[in-house]
Amino acid sequence: MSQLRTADLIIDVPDRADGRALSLQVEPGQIWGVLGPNGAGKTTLMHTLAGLRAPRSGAVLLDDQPLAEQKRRTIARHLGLVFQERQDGFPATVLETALIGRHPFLSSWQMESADDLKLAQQALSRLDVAHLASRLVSTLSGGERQRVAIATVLTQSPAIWLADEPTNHLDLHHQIAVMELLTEEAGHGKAVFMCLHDLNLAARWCSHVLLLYPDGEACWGPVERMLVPDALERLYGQRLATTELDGAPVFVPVR
Ligand SMILES: Nc1ncnc2c1ncn2[C@@H]1O[C@H](COP(=O)(O)OP(=O)(O)OP(=O)(O)O)[C@@H](O)[C@H]1O
Repeated sequence: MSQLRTADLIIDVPDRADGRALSLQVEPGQIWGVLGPNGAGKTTLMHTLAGLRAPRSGAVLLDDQPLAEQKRRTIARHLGLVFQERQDGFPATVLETALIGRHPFLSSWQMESADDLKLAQQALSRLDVAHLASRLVSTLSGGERQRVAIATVLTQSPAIWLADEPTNHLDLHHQIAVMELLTEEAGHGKAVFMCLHDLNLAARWCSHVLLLYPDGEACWGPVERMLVPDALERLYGQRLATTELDGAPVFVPVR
C-alpha cells in the first residue's frame, strides 16, 4: 500500500507568512480530516498534496519519492482526487466519466475491458447513481455530480484518497453513505485525507485530524487529542457546546 508524507511542507498561500511546516505521514488504514475556517488553506494544501501546485518549500513524498519527480500517470495510479472544480470540457455520460477512473491503468490507445466496465458499474451502484449511467453529467444535480465524482475515484481504486469536502452538496443520507464508504476503504488498507467543514463528521469518522489556522499555524494528531472544544473555538472563532453520543463528541455552535 502507498504512503503519503510531507517533509517540512509550507504551502504557498499568497500574502501569508510561512506558519508551521507540516511534517506528517498518512498511513494505510487512516482517515484524516483537515479542518479550518474559510481561507485557511485547506484546498491549497490538497492541491499541493496532489502535485497540482508547487509548495513554497519542503516536499510531498509518495512512497518516499518526491511527488515533483514522479510522472503524472504514476501518481494517478496511487492518488485519487475528489476536488471541487470539475471540467466539463466535452459532453460525457455518467458511465463514461466513471470509466475515466481506469485510464491511469490503460495504455494510450487501449480500450476499457469488461472488468473495467464492471468496476465502473459497481462503483455507480455503490454511490446510488447507476440509474443515471447514460445521462450527461452536465444535466445532473450538484449532489448527483458529487456522487459521480466519488464513484469515479472508487472505480480508480487508489491507495490514497485526497478529497476536498467530499460531502459537499450531499443530503444527510448520502453524507453518511460516503463516510461509510471511505471507512470501508480504510478498512481495506487505503488511506483517506479529506477536508471537512462538519466537525461532527470528523469526530465520528476520522482517525486523525489536522487543524489549519488562517495564519498558517497548524497542529495534527489522533482525533481524540485534536477535537477539544478550546482548540476548535479558537480555530473557528465560534463558541461551541459539546455533548457526547455513542462515544463520540458532538459539537453544536452557540450564540
Ligand atoms: N490564485 C490566488 N491568488 C490570490 N489568493 C489566492 C489564490 N488562491 C488562493 N488564494 C487565497 O489563499 C487562501 C487559501 O485559500 P484556500 O482555497 O486554500 O482556502 P480554504 O481553506 O480551502 O477555504 P474554504 O473553506 O473557503 O474552501 C485564501 O485566502 C484565498 O483567497
